[in-house]
Amino acid sequence: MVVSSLLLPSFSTIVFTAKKPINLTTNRSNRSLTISAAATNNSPTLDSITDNIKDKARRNPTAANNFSAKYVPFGAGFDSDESYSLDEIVYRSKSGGLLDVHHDMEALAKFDGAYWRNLFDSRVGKTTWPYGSGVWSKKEWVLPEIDADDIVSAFEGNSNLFWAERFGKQFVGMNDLWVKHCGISHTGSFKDLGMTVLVSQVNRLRKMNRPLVGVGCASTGDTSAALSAYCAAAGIPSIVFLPANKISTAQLIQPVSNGALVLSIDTDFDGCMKLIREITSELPIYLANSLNSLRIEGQKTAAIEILQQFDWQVPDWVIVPGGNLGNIYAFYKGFKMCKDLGLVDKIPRLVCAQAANANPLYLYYKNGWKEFKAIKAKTTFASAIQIGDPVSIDRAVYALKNSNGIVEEATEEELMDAMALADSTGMFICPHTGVALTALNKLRKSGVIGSSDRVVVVSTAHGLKFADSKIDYHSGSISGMGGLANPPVTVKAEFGSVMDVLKDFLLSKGPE
Ligand SMILES: Cc1ncc(COP(=O)(O)O)c(C=O)c1O
Ligand SMILES: N[C@@H](CCOP(=O)(O)O)C(=O)O
Repeated sequence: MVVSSLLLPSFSTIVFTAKKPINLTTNRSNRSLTISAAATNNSPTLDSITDNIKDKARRNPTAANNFSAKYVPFGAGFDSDESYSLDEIVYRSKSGGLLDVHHDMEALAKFDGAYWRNLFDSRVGKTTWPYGSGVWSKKEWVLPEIDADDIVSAFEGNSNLFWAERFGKQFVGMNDLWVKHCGISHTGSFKDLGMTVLVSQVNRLRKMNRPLVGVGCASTGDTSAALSAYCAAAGIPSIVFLPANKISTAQLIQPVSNGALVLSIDTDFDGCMKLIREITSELPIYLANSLNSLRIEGQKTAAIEILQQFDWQVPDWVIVPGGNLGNIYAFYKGFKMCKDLGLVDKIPRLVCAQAANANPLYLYYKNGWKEFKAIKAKTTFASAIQIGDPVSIDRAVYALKNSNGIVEEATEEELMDAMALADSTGMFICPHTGVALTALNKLRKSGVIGSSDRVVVVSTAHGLKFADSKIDYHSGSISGMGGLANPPVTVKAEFGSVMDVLKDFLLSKGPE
């Protein structure tokens, strides 16, 4: 029997009870895959082994509720004359401005803060589909109407909130410093939080026969990794536009491995962003950058999670590195929803930290929000935020103005030294987190942040993605940098030589 793989029934309905070998031949090659019937003897049927977490969710649907959400122009309320269903393919308002996902807050407010706190707390640490995910544990506040079956999730979120005891005490004179490790995640950055939402919605739209052939993004390396992984998990084609030679090797290999169409384009991120916007308005490719406000809905759950991890106590400050500027607004939105729905009674002050080589928001803030000018971003070790014309500039300004926020910047030397210092206390952070730690250091020195304030620094990507820049730093190969370099010591394979090195080392450390 020859069955085209394209004609296979859906996974959950296949029953492997065949007594003879089954020959599966794809229509793309003549190679065939033979599954031996012997291997299936005495094995459970797929009917019984597909009793998986999704099947369980199907059998136990949650009670119907009246929660809903829609797109409105950014800054307009739920009753705005202009609004769009989340099932429409739309990224901009009629006037060309940004959109925002607006939830029916009245319906959500029928339940008090204690109800939401208990509900969210009850879902942490479980594998119940889809609530085991840190994002989908807040499903009612994210995409209330999506069917659990359409969700594409890697159980993202629930990331570690690390008490940075040694860094705090030793380097910034603080006892209550925390690092939210959003980069310890499925693809190594906070982008997973937004991408699970966006790709789930695409999955739903495709099932509704909306004309979407694939999903595309411009990227400095993290959005592309998340997009390609979630699309690959769902079997949806992905296309990523990357600025040639401007992202790390680890980031480049992620979409390559996940089977995305990877375009390496001779421009910078802003150039790639312009291209993908033009392309997605011409072709049936869904836009996955944070211009698409669905992404913000997932990313905002990191803010809710921070409150949850502090047992619903509100920190004084949250510091977020900023590039395309969707994430700073996502944090604001998460905190604001918790306040508006009575889970907490205030929101933290937000700080957005930029690399001095890519600082259009910082310049805008410094000129008193008078005039925004896009810039040509210069090369920075914080390569994922090398962005000069951020699409979410209006969202960022709104978030900062409404949280009594601050913008800071970090030079290349400052951000790399901050990263090395943090690593020397047991972390392994990315350069962008070095930008945020530099902002903290500056605000501590100026006394704006007090020694007993509770501060959360958002770490946005895994340090392993940026091993190249760490190697450059520690090998002393970056001119004018490397004050904290700790290169490996080459030593002969003999007792005396090893002893000499160790004696020097122990003497340099001295008794405590
Ligand atoms: C590692 C990392 N940190 C920070 C950012 C900044 O986030 P946003 O673009 O939402 O400002 C990005 C992407 O831009 C990133 O990839
Ligand atoms: N750092 C980002 C830049 C694009 O940001 P997005 O949030 O708008 O997708 C990346 O990794 O590509």
